[in-house]
Formats: sequence, structure tokens, C-alpha cells
Amino acid sequence: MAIPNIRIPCRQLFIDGEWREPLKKNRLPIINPANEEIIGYIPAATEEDVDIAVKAARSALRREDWGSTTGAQRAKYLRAIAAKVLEKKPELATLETIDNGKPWFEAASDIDDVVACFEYYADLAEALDSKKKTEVKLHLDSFKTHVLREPLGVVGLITPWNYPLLMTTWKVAPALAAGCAAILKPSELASITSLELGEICREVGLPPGALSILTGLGHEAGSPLVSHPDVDKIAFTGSGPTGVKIMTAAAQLVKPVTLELGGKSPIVVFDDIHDLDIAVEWTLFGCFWTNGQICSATSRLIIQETIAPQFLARLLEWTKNIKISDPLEEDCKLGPVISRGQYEKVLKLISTAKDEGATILYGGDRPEHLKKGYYIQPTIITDVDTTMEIWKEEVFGPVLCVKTFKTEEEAIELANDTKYGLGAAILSKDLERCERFTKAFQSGIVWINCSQPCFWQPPWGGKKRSGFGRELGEWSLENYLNIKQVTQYVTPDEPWAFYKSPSKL
Ligand SMILES: NC(=O)C1=CN([C@@H]2O[C@H](COP(=O)(O)OP(=O)(O)OC[C@H]3O[C@@H](n4cnc5c(N)ncnc54)[C@H](O)[C@@H]3O)[C@@H](O)[C@H]2O)C=CC1
Ligand code: BAL
Ligand code: NA
Repeated sequence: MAIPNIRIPCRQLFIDGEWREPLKKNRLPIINPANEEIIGYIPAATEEDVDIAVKAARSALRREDWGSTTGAQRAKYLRAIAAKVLEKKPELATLETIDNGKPWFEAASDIDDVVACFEYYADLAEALDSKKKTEVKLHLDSFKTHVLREPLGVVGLITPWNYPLLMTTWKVAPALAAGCAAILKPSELASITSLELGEICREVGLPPGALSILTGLGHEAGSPLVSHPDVDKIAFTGSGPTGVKIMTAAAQLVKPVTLELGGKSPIVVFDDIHDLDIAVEWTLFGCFWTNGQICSATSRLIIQETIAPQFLARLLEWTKNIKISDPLEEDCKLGPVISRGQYEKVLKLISTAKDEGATILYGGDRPEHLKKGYYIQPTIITDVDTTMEIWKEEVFGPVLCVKTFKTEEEAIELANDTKYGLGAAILSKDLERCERFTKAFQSGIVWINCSQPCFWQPPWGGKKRSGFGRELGEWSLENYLNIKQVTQYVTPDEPWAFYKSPSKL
């Protein structure tokens, strides 16, 4: 597919089905991380805009055209959105690349996942119609009970920049499928494609207020959404510290949250792997894909001592072969990280590792041939010990740290030696061993003989400080539903006879 040249659309906030200027008229620059240039501006919402969007969402829930829809009717909107996204795939992939820095072909594959995800939740919305009322058997005949699965209400969706439109979709598609009215606050570092989703919703005639999109800063636009008394739930993906702030603010209103936070996931490699090159490639992909900015990146390689020398030698050869370039170049495999702040943060973590006594086996700096842009070489760090920051803290950049092990017990101890618990991978021919590790890993996701493949049907989420709640699959739909018990007294002409009846009137 040809990579199109493109103009950055100039958008406003998407509220109540139309484009509206933010009340304070503020805008934020859009920066292309490949050349550090300002390529446009996004509107910056504040508390006042949040309030208008919440009122529009409430009104959508009260109106017939959204609040009384069946799942099958909502499925039509979701399929229409999917079709439009597919039609605009080349433009959307290009916008994603120049906003986020990920290689164009990765962005294009994200857009395919966006389409699939909207279609998948269209199917689940349809299926919800037959499941929205279910009987519950009781032990008494004088009562009967059923359970309703209703839209939860107005939901706030706060998303990160690493998979901008895809992370938006992971939340928007199930929220709309469930019949909620959603307010999306994308990351200020990569908002373009989420705003384009607003245009798509307008084109397909999604009822006003069903989805509003408020771009802006976390503390100006995200925080008021979390604290708004008329928002029923917050679904968040992003950093741990922001997750803590969101949970703390939501707790004041006893507002439910789902949190998908960071990780420091292990990839455990045994000496009985099927093939050295295949294992090396999964190790690279597990950490360097998406320019290393993946919450589930398997960024701690735990390698059996017996094969460590040849594995690392081969890992180095493969790493040197990774093409680092402008992400719009056709066979680019590693682009820049998202921002100046992220670039500095990653380089600082590398230099601290060096100061703490680790060895930078490869990379660790800006590639020589790229003078501008937030580029960092794929970096492999050895001689790491478990007290080092590089072992403990999420980097969110193309940095892999390595430790060796002798026994299974040692490997599992190292794998679980983290405050996080998102993903974990094991590469070994011995499937019984893989089974033992699957049980022992303290994580929400396990990969066997691979790392990172992510599909929309299974659940996604973590434990420990990687957060809680599950996205994707049918689990995500549950996040946006209220389970209502309805109990009926089926013999209303018979007295309950709990109190002593006074004499008859
Ligand atoms: N788990 C993941 O998928 C991600 C993890 N990260 C990690 O987080 C670090 C910082 O990246 P940031 O972009 O600053 O992440 P962040 O967690 O601050 O931002 C994520 C989203 O939360 C919003 N936000 C920020 N403060 C908020 C608040 N007080 N109330 C409500 N919403 C708020 C942001 O505007 C953005 O939409 C990265 O270096 C990386 O380590 C970043 C992005 C994704
Ligand atoms: N495919 C991984 C999604 C994430 O990093 O959040
Ligand atoms: Na950007």
C-alpha cells in the first residue's frame, strides 16, 4: 500500500455531535517526533468543556435515539465506524505515524486492529440483546428474580499515546456496544487520530453525545472528568503515578475505575528452545516493537546460563540489523520515541544503569545517522543486578536488560521479582515446563514461545501494580454494564406477615 502525503486536519473539540471551540480557546502544539517540528495544533479542553460534554452525554442517554437503542441498532453504528476507518486506513496510518513516530506499517496494522475491534464489539452488542435479561432461580416460589444488564451510564475514557487510535478503540467500542455515553480524553502527545474518529462518528451519524472527544492536558481535561460527579466510571490506560491520582480522585466519589498501567515483564528463555534465531527474534519483538513503548514489553530477558553466550551473540547480530529511520520509510523497524521528555527519560535510565555498574552491550545513545528526532538505538544492557533501577523501573523505550539463571526456581524468582504484573513470556520446547511457568507467573497475560501478539477476543490486563480490570473480549463489555437485580413478589394478594397487623379499618 502506498504511503500517502497528508495535511494535518485542524479540528476543534468533538462535543454533542459537532465541532466546538474550547471555551478558553486554548490550543496545544502537535509535534512530529521524527523531526521535532510543530505540525499543527489540537484544542485544549478545560473543566468548562468537560461539563458541557457530560451534560451532552446525559442527554444522549435520556434521548430515544441513543438511550433506547437495542444492541442490534448500536451494532450498525459500530460497523459503520469500522467501514469508515477501513476506508481511511492509509491517511489514518500516516497521521498516526507522524504524530506518534511508530513505523508506518505498524500504524497500518494498528488501524486493521481498530477495524476488527469495532466489528467484534458490533457482534457483542447484537448478542447482548438476548442476554440483557436473565432469570435467576430462587429457592422460594413466592418470589421471582431476573437480572438486567444495562448501560452503566456516562463513562470517561482516558488513553495513552503508544497506540493512540487502538487504545481509544479498546475503550470506545465496548462502551458504545454496551450503550453508554462516552467522553474520551486522548493523550495530548498523540491525539490526531482520536479526533479523526470524531469526524467519522459525525459522518456515520452517531447520535449526538454518544461519544464526545476532549483533547487537552491531563490535569486540565482528564482530571475534571475523573472528579465530575455525573461521570459514572473511568477507564484509564497510562502511567502508574497517574493511575494512582485517578484512583484517589475517583475514590472520593466511590467511582469505579479500571486501570491498565505499566509493566516490567519478563521473557524467560531456556536452553531447549526450538531454534536460536526464532527465539532471538521473539526476544527483539517483545521489547523493541512499537519503538519499545509497550506496556507489556518483555523488557527483562532472563536467559539460561548454558546458552547465554551464543544467544547474546546472535541477539547482537539481529539488533544491529534493525533499520532505524524516519518511520515513514518503507522498511523502518524502529522510529523515534514519542517526545523530548520520553527521550530524556530513557537516556537517563540508561546512564543510571551505567553508573550503577551495568554494561551497555549495545546501543545506549542516539543513532549517529539521525541528527534530529527523538531516536534512541535499540539498547541491550547486561551485568544487571536486581537492585538496579533498570531492572525495577519501566523504561517505555527500546531498552532490554538481561540476567542469567541456572535453575527453574531461580528463573521464576527473577521473573516475579517486580512490582508489576502485566505480561510474562517463556520460550522452551518443554510444554510441561511452560505449564508450570504459566501457573507461577504473577501476571495477567502469559505468552508461550512468543511475546506480544495481542488479539481482541481474549482478556487484557494485569495484576499487582500493573492495575486491575480486564479490557478486550467479552470482559470489556462487562466494564460498561450495570448488573441490576429485579425481584418480584409473585403472590401480592398474600400478606407478608412480618409485623403484627393492627385491627382492620
Ligand atoms: N501503560 C501504558 O500503556 C503507558 C505507560 N506510560 C508510561 O507513563 C510515562 C509517562 O507518560 P505520560 O504520557 O505522561 O502518561 P500519563 O499516565 O501521564 O498519561 C496518560 C493519560 O492520562 C492523562 N492524565 C495525566 N494526568 C492526569 C490526571 N491527573 N487526571 C486524569 N488524566 C490524566 C494524560 O493526559 C493522558 O491522556 C511514560 O514514560 C511511560 O513510562 C505511558 C503511556 C502508556
Ligand atoms: N498491544 C499492547 C497494548 C499496550 O501497550 O497497551
Ligand atoms: Na506527537
